[in-house]
Order: sequence, then C-alpha cells, then structure tokens
Amino acid sequence: MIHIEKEIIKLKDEVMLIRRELHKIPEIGFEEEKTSQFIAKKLEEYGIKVYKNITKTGVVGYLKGSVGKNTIAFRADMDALSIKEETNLSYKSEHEGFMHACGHDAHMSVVLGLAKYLSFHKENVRDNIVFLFQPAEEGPGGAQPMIEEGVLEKFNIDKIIGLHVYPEVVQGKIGCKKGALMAQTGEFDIKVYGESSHGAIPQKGKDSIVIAANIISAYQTIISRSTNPIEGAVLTIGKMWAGERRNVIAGSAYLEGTIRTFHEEVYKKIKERMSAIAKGIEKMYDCRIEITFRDMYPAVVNDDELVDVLINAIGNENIEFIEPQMIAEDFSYFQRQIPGLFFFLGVRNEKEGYVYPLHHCQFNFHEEVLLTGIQVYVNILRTLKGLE
Ligand SMILES: CC(=O)N[C@@H](CCC[C@H](N)C(=O)O)C(=O)O
Repeated sequence: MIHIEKEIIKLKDEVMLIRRELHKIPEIGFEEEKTSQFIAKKLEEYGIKVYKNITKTGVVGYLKGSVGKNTIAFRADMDALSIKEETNLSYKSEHEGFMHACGHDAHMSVVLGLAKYLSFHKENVRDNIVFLFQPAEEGPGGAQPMIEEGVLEKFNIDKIIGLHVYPEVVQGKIGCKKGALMAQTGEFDIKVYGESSHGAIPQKGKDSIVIAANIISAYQTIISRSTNPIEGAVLTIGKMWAGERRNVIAGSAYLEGTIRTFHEEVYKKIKERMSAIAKGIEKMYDCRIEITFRDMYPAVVNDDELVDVLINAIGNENIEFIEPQMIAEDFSYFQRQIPGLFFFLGVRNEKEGYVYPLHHCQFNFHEEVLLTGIQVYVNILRTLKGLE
C-alpha cells in the first residue's frame, strides 16, 4: 500500500470537489474553454503564476524553486469524449453527449492537488515546477502543437511526468514498465462509393453496405494472417454508418477506425494490406473506395532512469510491472524531446463496481485514487530532490 501522508489526506475534500466540477463540464479537444478557465482560477487561488491560452485552451502553472536548476513538468490532459454518460452520479456530465470517460478529470485534479500541496510547502520546493495542462489528447493531439509553440523551451522543462487512471490495474497499485508502455497509433476513414437503387431492385445498384461488410470481414485477416503475432497489433473499426431507409440500396458507406502497433514496419504493413484489400474489393464490386490515413501518436517510451526513480519513490511492491498496452497517448511527443515518465494509476475495484474500461459510458473510479496520484507525484519529487 502506498502510504498517504496527513497533509495529502487533508486535500481530499478539495480534490474531490475539483474532480466533480470538472466531471460536469466535459469538453472535446481544443474546445476546453470552461475547463481551462476553471484550472486557471484554481492555480491563481493557490498563488501560482498562470499562463493561459497556450495552444488555444492549454494552461501552464509555474512555481519557481529555491534552487531552480532543474524544471520538472507534471502534465495532465484536459479533453473529454463525445460519449453519452450513462451513470447515475450526482455530478454527471452537464454537457449532453460528452463525458470524461477517459479519466482526464482525474488527471487534472491530481495535478491541481499537487499544485495546492506545493503551494503550502513553497519553502521546500527546490526545483522549478511546471503544471502543464494539455488540450486534445483524444485527438487531434495537443502535445505536438504545444511543443511546436515552444512550451518546453519557454519554461526550460527538462523532465516530464504524467499518469493515466487505468482499470486494468488494481486500485492502490501503479502500473509501469521501462521502455515501450503504450502503442503507436493511427486513424483511418474509409468511404465506399456504391450506387443507390430501390431496395427491391438491387441489380440496378451497388450496395455499399454489402461492400462495407466485405471490407470489415476481409480486414479481420490482416492482423491474424499478415503480421507477426509476437509483435502485437490491433485494427479496430469503431464506427460505421450507411443507408437511409430499409427499402433503399445504400449509395455510400463510411467506416472509421484505429490501428495500434509497437513497430513502424508492422504499422506500414497494416496500412499496405488495408489499401491492397480495398483495391481488390473495388474490382470485385466495381465501386470506388477511398481510404484516408492519419498517422497519430508515436509509442509512449519511458526513460529507464525515471522508472528507477518511480521504483525508489514508492517501492517495488506497489508497482505492477505490466506488459505494453495497446492504448495510446500523445505524451509520447514530449518523451521524444526530453526524458519522460508515464505510469498507470490503478483504479480497478471489483468490490465497489469500478470495473468499466476506459471510454465506457459508465466508467468511474473511487476518488481515493486521486490522493494516491498526488502522493506518488510528491514522492517522485522528493526522490528527485526537487522537494525537501
Ligand atoms: C488513453 C487513451 O484511451 N488514448 C486514446 C488516444 C486516441 C488517439 C487517437 N484518437 C487515435 O485513436 O489514434 C486511445 O484511443 O488509445
């Protein structure tokens, strides 16, 4: 068990309240206006210097350390998902159709809790601390534009640390590993151009629904038969829509999906196979299929020394050394520039029913985990000698 110190336990009500306020106002990437204002107000309340409108809705809080030689950033993502919340929580989303189903409300609350804690212990803070609130993690990605805008240079950041609540790891434990922790990701959109007709006269049309169904089935063989099973990959079509009426042959169909891998060659192979299969299906059905690929985030790769810092900070017994996960994170862009540590804050709690996966419309967690998150950050800072 990670020991939570009294000073952090005292933050419980405040951090819980913050989390609930944020949970009520989920906003999607680069539209985090209310979220951004809320964060800035809190940081100001804690006496921390605030920089607003960084990469549109991003916010940075800056606390100068007494030594000030090193600068450590703690990053929280701010955006929510276009998912309709199906919980009965009293602090349920007030933005119909949007939900903090990926726990970014937790990530922001932990970093704000840390800010409050450090504001009480200013005289003990040796390193400069950056509280980095990043928009649009779920897409199109806020980390890369923040880097391009010069956030790392402006605040002289030399290490970056982030976490993600994770129901695959049990509550009270931290999931982490050296090297690759999370996958490389890419998105794709597929448009099928068939031809509409009366539902009773199919021979006059080209049924886009049948064509889309063929694409979906044929794609199932890409991972199972064209990639090395040891290397691991995922191809998911998560959204499709087509057709207007039950008695009309659908003139077009649209599919959207995601690719996950850990190796660039596997990623390329999957895209090649997708294009080749689509070409074959075009011929088969005498139709047109358009695929747009968007390469998204590189893999999250942890700095080995920072993982050792985490181990020293909380002890081996509190860490679940997990396999690389197929979820993705644009935290990886920061790690390409400076040493970075990313870890999972376990939230799985069968007894209390916190079992839903990320992105589920009933996803939730026990708010005690927020204190664990703050404590882990504080321990890391102490281990790094950034805090006395
Ligand atoms: C932690 C998490 O769930 N991250 C997302 C990131 C999505 C990036 C982008 N929209 C994509 O799908 O490539 C995830 O889906 O893993």
